[in-house]
Amino acid sequence: MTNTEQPIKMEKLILHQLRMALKSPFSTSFGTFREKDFFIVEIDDGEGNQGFGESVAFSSPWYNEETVKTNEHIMKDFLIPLLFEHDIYHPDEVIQLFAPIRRNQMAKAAIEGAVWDLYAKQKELTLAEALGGKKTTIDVGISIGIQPTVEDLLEVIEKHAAEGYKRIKLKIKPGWDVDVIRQVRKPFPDISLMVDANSAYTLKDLDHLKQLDEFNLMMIEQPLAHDDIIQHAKLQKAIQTPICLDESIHSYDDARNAIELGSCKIINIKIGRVGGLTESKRIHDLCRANDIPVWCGGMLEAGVGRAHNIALTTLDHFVFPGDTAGSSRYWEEDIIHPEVVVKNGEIRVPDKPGIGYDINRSALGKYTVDQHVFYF
Ligand SMILES: O=C(O)CCC(=O)C1=CC=C[C@@H](O)[C@@H]1C(=O)O
Ligand SMILES: [Mg+2]
Repeated sequence: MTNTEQPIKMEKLILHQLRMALKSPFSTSFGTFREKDFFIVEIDDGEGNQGFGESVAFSSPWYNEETVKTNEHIMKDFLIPLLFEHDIYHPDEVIQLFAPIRRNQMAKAAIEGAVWDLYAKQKELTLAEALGGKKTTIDVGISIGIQPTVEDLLEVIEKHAAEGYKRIKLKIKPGWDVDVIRQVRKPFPDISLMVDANSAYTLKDLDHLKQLDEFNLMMIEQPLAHDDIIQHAKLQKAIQTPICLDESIHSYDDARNAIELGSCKIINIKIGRVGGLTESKRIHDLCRANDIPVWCGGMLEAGVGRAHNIALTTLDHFVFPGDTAGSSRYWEEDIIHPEVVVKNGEIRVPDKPGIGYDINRSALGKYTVDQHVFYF
């Protein structure tokens, strides 16, 4: 940093708490969600620029230990005061500033994302350019939840394959796995197919999971415990299908350890899970150096989080389609304009500064259930 550089100007931070109804219910081991509560972080520099970030924490701690309420506490009582007390010259400094606060990656990522967006806008760069991404379009896939019947599942796959999504991701769990995938492969022998187990299995299921090797799957995502890399290394040695880690990878160090142990052959990078864009980029670079392909996972984001995912996916080693489907798959009306649109399985990367999408202020207002304003 040259001493003539000025710190990133920040005047006001607004925590917008939103509740948006999901177009289709999202079923997980914790139950079925029909709406999403989350925070949008807005940082205004007082000179006409606003940067936006989105927290991806759910309202219950089923995916990881964070929730909307823990996010509110950690952002208000620790992270925002830290940000106010220090000059930041580049967004890469934010994760270092937040290091004394243990974990709480999604809370950190929401604020760091707003700083990255504001910085890019102040520099008149797209967020993709600010991150070093070069792609002008990105390939995307779609994640399909567990359906009531196999017939329903086949219909949903047919619909989305016809829309041109470059990869289909199916959820599996004991009792809904090998037989279901066998029935899917009959009418769809050649589609790019992967499964996400969300930690539903243990090593005792090794022989059962080996049966998935017959289906030419791109990967099995997170078959074992959400915080494990040792058992995954044993499983990866025993099966052909590449294991992709999601929940197990909370940081660059987790990724380095998983690679060294051979716990996976692919990593799903989620900005919120790893603490922000800077850490996501570090993990991307580590995986590229070790020939471990990466892709960008989804957390049912609204448009701000979706825009951040698009910008990150422009980095060259994001070689597999991610879970960044279009806005209309999730929301009646998104909080950005234009909405994210997928055409033939591709998204055109916006060329406006920052996240590249405008905030739809009337939609933001419509979904806002609470708001907190902080002045630097
Ligand atoms: O955002 C999307 O469309 C993908 C959502 C999705 O597949 C997931 C979100 C959160 C937890 C999981 O259920 C799953 C995942 O692990 O990737
Ligand atoms: Mg996953």
